[in-house]
Amino acid sequence: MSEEVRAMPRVNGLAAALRMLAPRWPMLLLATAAIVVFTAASLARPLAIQHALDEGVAKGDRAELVQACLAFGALLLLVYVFQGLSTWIVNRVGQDFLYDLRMRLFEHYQRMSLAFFGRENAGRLVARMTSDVTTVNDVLNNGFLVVVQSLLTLAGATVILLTLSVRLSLAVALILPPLIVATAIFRVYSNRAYNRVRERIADVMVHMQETFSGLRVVQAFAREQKNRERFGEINERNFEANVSTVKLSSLYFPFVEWLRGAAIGLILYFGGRQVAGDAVTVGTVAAFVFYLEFIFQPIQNLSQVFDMVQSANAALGKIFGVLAVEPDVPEPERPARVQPPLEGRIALEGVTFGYDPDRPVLREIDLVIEPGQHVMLVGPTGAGKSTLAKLITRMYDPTAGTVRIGGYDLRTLRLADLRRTVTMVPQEGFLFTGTIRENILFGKPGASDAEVRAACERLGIDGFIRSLPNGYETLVSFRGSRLSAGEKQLVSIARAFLADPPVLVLDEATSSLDPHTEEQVEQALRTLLEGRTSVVIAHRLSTAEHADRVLVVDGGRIVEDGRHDELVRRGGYFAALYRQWVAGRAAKTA
Ligand SMILES: Nc1ncnc2c1ncn2[C@@H]1O[C@H](COP(=O)(O)OP(=O)(O)OP(=O)(O)O)[C@@H](O)[C@H]1O
Repeated sequence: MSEEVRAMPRVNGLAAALRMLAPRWPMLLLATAAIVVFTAASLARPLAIQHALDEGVAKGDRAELVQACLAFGALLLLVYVFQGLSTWIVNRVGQDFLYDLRMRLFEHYQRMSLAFFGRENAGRLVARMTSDVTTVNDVLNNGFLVVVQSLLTLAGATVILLTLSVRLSLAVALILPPLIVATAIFRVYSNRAYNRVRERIADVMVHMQETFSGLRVVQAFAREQKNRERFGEINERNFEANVSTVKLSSLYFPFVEWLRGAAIGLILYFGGRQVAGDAVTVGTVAAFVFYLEFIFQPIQNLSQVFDMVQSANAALGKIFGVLAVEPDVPEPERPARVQPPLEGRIALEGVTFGYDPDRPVLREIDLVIEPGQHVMLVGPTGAGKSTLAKLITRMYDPTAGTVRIGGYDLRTLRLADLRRTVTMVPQEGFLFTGTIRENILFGKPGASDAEVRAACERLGIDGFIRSLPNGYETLVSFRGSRLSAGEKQLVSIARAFLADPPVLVLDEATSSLDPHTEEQVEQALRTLLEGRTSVVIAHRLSTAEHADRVLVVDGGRIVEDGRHDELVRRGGYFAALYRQWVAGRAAKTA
């Protein structure tokens, strides 16, 4: 199967979440007990009203009235305290769960290989952390509480109503079928409508983002009008999706209100007749009116939670699906016992590799690079140079064959041991938000300030760093946007130098620098490479002259291998490339 279409594993999200929540059962039990107390207190309130009306008001007994009012006040207090307590516990458990989930996702992402990030859309991976977690958050905050409370309320209210008056209860039961049917229909349609709204909003965002990032092209080709028309269509679909939800709401909610009114009418009519016949009291009729709320609200709440649980189940399925993806470059089960750093000898034995295993990018490569050797990789674009570098740094494992460093198959080395031995310096000096010193320390977190300074002095970049506004403490924002490309390279060279690995793999920068910075970068690179095995993906041939060995990669094979001058004499691909480069250089200086 090709890498791009590999699907995420399917996981039952709710079951996985329940397994994660299982150790927190004592807290959830406590929350359930609190919900039982406040729901019972809540259900008892209309009984206090009934008592106040029948025993206090109707009989003119002040003491009974005061007693009933005090009881009512006590019930209110109970509801207040225990509702607060249960809300706090449930939310606390929910937030703990979400915290763990985010940490697990983040740690998992960090363990994943480049292959994973190559085939997965970054936006989707971030969505697992953000919108999916938020969906789960909603259900955790409200779902559990609402389900337990609604079920208890419905059951409690039914028992109380039947005890108070079976005949009046039957009158209330008349409105249940239309309420349940209307709610079920509303949920089905509103679910669809809200899904459409979410999709349409996503379309609006995608179009806006595309327009903003491509604004220069839009303006250069004067496509504003056309673009506006396209946005107009997308916006209209968004509008229609929203309007359809409004239509549904304007049908459903007034209907429920009408049903509520009809139910009160029925209670008054049948209740009133029974009061006249002395079968029930005025207080009972009033209590029935109050209890209506205890029937209507839970039915509506439960239907809403049912939707939320469904969405959360889908979100959890996606989250646990990502978590179930095994890393492509796993840690070895029984790692080789080594003392890093290893000897800088690289050996590839019959290495074949394809991002899609059916379409090899590198074919049967045999290669030995001796410790301390400086090797340059050259070749046409798409030849497989970067891929070769990625296999040496174990960003990917070969489809067939073995890559060794210091005699060890990379798959048998603990990743931490391997990273102490091989460091990759990418094309673009990547800086994290923080100070220059922190960015350099990334190479060796425990290093002292003096070590950092000494490393920069050796590389000849101490002067440049001290000339920055705050020297080593100068803040750089994400990706080092305040520094030039060359300056970022200097910082990333210092980072690699401090890490001090025996093997360096370097993707030479393609961006052209001003002559002074270029000289500084070249000087720093020479110092960095000294005494280490190095594999440099060359984009400029000026550095090739300093290499011990040049490898020409073409069509996934090494087609030329030798010293710079040998290859020039041999008259193959490299010689032609070199002649072209010399002629270009001569033309520039002429
Ligand atoms: N992540 C990836 N997924 C699928 N195919 C890839 C991936 N990266 C590279 N390729 C393909 O592998 C082949 C070799 O690419 P590679 O980047 O190794 O070439 P290169 O010699 O380094 O080229 P360049 O000089 O342009 O960087 C190309 O055909 C490329 O399209």
